Amino acid sequence: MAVPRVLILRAPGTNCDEETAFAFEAAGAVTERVHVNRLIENPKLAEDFQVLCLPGGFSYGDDIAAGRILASQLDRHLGDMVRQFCDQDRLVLGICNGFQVLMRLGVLTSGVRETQPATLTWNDHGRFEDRWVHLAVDKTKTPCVFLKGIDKMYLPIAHAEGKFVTADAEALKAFGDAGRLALRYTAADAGQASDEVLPFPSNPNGSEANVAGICDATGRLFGLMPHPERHIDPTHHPQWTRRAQQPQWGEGFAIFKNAVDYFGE
Ligand SMILES: NC(=O)CC[C@H](N)C(=O)O
Repeated sequence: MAVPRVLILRAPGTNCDEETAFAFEAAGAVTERVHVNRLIENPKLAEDFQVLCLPGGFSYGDDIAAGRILASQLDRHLGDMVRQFCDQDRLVLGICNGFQVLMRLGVLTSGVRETQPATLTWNDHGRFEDRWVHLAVDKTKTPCVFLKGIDKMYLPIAHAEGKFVTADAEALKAFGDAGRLALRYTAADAGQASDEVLPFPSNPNGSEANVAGICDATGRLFGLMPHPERHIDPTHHPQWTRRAQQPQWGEGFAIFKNAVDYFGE
């Protein structure tokens, strides 16, 4: 099986790059954490990689809006590199702040309309929310490579600007019809994605259609607000000491394994 090489992009304020590298390596990938300035000096560095991952954190201190400055850096200096990952048969994953960057870049929302159809904005309650949430995959129709075979997950969130909003109902429907609203917040153990907005705390930020993560039309580009790299070991689970038996992996692991397996198919 081909072993994919994962470029984990760092910027000032990134704080989840080591955990994300650990998760990909546990799943069988080779990783390198590369600072955005190194790539700007030499964009050819990216040619060796099959997966681009933007990890979580507070890139550039969330100034202007979370992910805005790193997205501008990528757009202004590394547009060709981003396009290569998006257009070729490679994968792109954005986790939390990385998801925010991908949304600002517009790569996850392309194909819906000319003007920006969706964004991530401040949580409804206006505060940083740091806790575990229940999630369900919109299984019937999503093309998302990263969510293959996953029904539901229990993962931590830690964000202030995670509310998914669309320009209008038509845009929301276009994403939904294509299965691009791939990952949703649910009530405890509901196990099923629902479009009807759930109240807090099931939906932690007020996202339309309870959206926690979306993918592009091909399913190769995916962004999510929860942190799968923070649930790799079963002992990451808040109740692990009360379980009679431990599973082999935490519930976020399958996302990284799916990315690695994609290159073995
Ligand atoms: N954990 C993260 O990546 C946080 C993202 C961003 N800094 C926010 O608060 O919304």
